[in-house]
Amino acid sequence: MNGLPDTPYARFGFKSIFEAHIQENTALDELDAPPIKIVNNIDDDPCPDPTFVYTNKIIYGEGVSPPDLDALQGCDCEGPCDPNSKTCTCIHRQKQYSTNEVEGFVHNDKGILQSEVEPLVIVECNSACRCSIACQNRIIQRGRTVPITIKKTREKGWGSFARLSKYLVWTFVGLYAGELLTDEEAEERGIVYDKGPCTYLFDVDFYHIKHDANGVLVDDGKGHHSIDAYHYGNFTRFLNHSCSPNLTMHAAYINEVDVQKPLLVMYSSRKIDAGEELCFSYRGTDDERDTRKERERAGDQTCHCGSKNCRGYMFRGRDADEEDGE
Ligand SMILES: C[S@@+](CC[C@H](N)C(=O)[O-])C[C@H]1O[C@@H](n2cnc3c(N)ncnc32)[C@H](O)[C@@H]1O
Repeated sequence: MNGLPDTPYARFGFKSIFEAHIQENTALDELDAPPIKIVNNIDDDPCPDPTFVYTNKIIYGEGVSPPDLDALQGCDCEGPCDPNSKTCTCIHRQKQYSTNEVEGFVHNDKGILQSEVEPLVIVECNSACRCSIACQNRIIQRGRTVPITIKKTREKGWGSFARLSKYLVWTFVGLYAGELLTDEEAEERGIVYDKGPCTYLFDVDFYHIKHDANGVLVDDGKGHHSIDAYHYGNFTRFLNHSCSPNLTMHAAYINEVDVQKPLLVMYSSRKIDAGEELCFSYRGTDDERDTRKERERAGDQTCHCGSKNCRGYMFRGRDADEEDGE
């Protein structure tokens, strides 16, 4: 038994137990999801370090209040909401954030995004609405549907990969789950993580949070949050950076009325073939440099994304951006 003690991990194998842990913790919130598989063709690690709890949930950190469900406004639509409805309050809330390209809901009746605006703000029907889970405006909350393999890479640690089928463009892939932290707590944790090889901290830092509807900066630097997927998280914590990404991160509101606390949701930004690694840009897109990005680390980190237009680094500290005038 490889010299390992006679524990369930040794008897059944770390990999199977880790896969079972994932299945057990997600069975109720992604009913249509194919099981997550773990593969390592690189070295002897049976699975990623299992010292984190696999979950699709948001855990509210110290000083961060959970959603105020009493403040939620629900729609009164009978049956599934009609995207052409003139009275659905969820359509009105979505309209606040929509460009002219999107009428009604951002997902079409196949659950695919109707717009490539980046980053998008998505407002789904919530627990105060009368419509059922089958409503066209409840895609994210139905959970992952795409097959995922968590696989060891040669130069970037573990990564998440598309499995079996082709992914359509603009499809919901997953929610960046983890602990929702105050800015102060995230700063403290960031100092510790910067000393290690990896960080799982992401700033909740979108353009619509900092600007009003006319594009005027209204940010007072207070009340910002970060998501930390170090202790709690799902397969999205293994999404590596690419300079030619196939995923985009958008902001979504379901049972949350506080604009500072959207969910971070991952969508495909192009067609993705079976076996492709799923990646997004930690730097954000080129034309939204002042919006969200992975919490800046103390210095540059060499990028091994391998794409033709790789910039050579993943993210840089504020000083480097200022030097570039970015
Ligand atoms: C959010 S984690 C991604 C999952 C990580 N690979 C793991 O094994 O847990 C971010 C870390 O992954 C590594 N990473 C992600 N993208 C990379 C890239 N393009 N080149 C090199 N390392 C990368 C870096 O160590 C980075 O701090």
